[in-house]
Amino acid sequence: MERSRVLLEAARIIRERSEELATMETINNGKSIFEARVDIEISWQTLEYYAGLAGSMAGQHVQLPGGSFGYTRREPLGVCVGIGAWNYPFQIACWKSGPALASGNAMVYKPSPFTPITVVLLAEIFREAGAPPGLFNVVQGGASTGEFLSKHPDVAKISFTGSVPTGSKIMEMASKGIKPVTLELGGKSPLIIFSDSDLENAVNGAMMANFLTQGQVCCNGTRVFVQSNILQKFTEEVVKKVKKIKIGDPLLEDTRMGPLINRPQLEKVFAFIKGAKEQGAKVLTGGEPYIPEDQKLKAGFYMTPCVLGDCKDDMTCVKEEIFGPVMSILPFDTEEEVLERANNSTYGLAAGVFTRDIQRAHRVVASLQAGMCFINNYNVSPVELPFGGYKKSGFGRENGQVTIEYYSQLKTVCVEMGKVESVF
Ligand SMILES: NC(=O)c1ccc[n+]([C@@H]2O[C@H](COP(=O)([O-])OP(=O)(O)OC[C@H]3O[C@@H](n4cnc5c(N)ncnc54)[C@H](O)[C@@H]3O)[C@@H](O)[C@H]2O)c1
Repeated sequence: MERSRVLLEAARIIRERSEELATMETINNGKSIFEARVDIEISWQTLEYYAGLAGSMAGQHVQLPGGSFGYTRREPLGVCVGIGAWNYPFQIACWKSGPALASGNAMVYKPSPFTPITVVLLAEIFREAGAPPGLFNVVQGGASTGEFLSKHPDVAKISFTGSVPTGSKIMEMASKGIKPVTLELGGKSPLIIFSDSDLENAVNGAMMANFLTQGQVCCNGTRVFVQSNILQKFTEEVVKKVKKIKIGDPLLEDTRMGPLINRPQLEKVFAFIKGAKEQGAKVLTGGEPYIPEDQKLKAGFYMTPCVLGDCKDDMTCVKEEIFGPVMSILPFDTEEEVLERANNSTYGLAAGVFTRDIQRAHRVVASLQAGMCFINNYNVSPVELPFGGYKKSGFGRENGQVTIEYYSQLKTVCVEMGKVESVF
């Protein structure tokens, strides 16, 4: 209950300061203030949710023959390290610290060096909320700091959000100390639109699946499979909507797309689009540098959101994670065919299906190789639901009750009520 009170108070402070925190997150990352507000809301909800679970953690009591019994205790792991990506800086820190602190651990958190600011505010908020000094700590730095933390003998667990290559290195380092890891890695998720779906809803779903945070979202549904008989209509509607996305100063109320995180990321995205064209894809809209009229934004890393048509499964833009505002549209004919193609990826973070046929919806998600599946929506992540990947998208989960298991260990106590029956 004591942990719960601290988390609830931290959630209250975040709620009270949400406008200031959202503004800082926009400055930190470049996402629109509109989206940053949602991130902050999800963040305090996460702390409230785990505050609720903190007081209910308990073990089991098991009766054994002869009056003997056993019981289990759920114990903290110790010092947990959180290493975050730059796309959801404050929210990722809350997704990790909420369950870590609720379970009785301390946390050392390293944000991405591209977004160092807001997690420091979170640390201040935890202190103000009554967390003892040293319970939640922020260490700034890049790869070498992350390696130092991952190898440190006093660290009991590492929870990492980032790319597959870094995740693999962290797992290797953790293996030396036999430390558990949670890996929330990249994705190239499929979104399947059947011709019986509500078209407007499906178009909106595809927009939500591709263009939040300038397309820099791990679970984005960037391989949009559309049943052939609605391909033309769907594509026209999507392109119309994408052209209307308001790009510009992320601090303005009506902006829906700010700049990408940095120059190398922008160039990486352009290189993917160039490669896509060379491999035969057609740019249906966007994919160009965008220079806002506002003089002070001229050097910003802006681009117009892009839709690629005439895509084939073996194109690089369809196989690899772009991590920018680029949607690839792929036609399909049958359910069987699309399932095989959707699962033909080394990733397995998320997947979505739009259909009005309820049997088909559940049949399809049952066969999709992805940790987070959406039916008739995309990219909603309520804290009550576990989130995490299959295959190279990682393992372990964030959010939901199950995450407590990833931040604690189980002790079994066996109690003898009779005499020791020695065999010697
Ligand atoms: N599954 C998820 O929940 C989720 C969420 C957001 C982002 N992502 C993924 O993250 C990637 C983009 O983020 P990024 O560019 O920040 O990823 P990244 O792997 O480059 O960096 C992530 C973090 O790891 C640190 N780091 C880098 N090298 C390290 C090393 N050798 N040892 C320890 N730490 C190291 C970085 O400083 C940063 O804090 C994308 O692939 C995206 O899909 C996944």
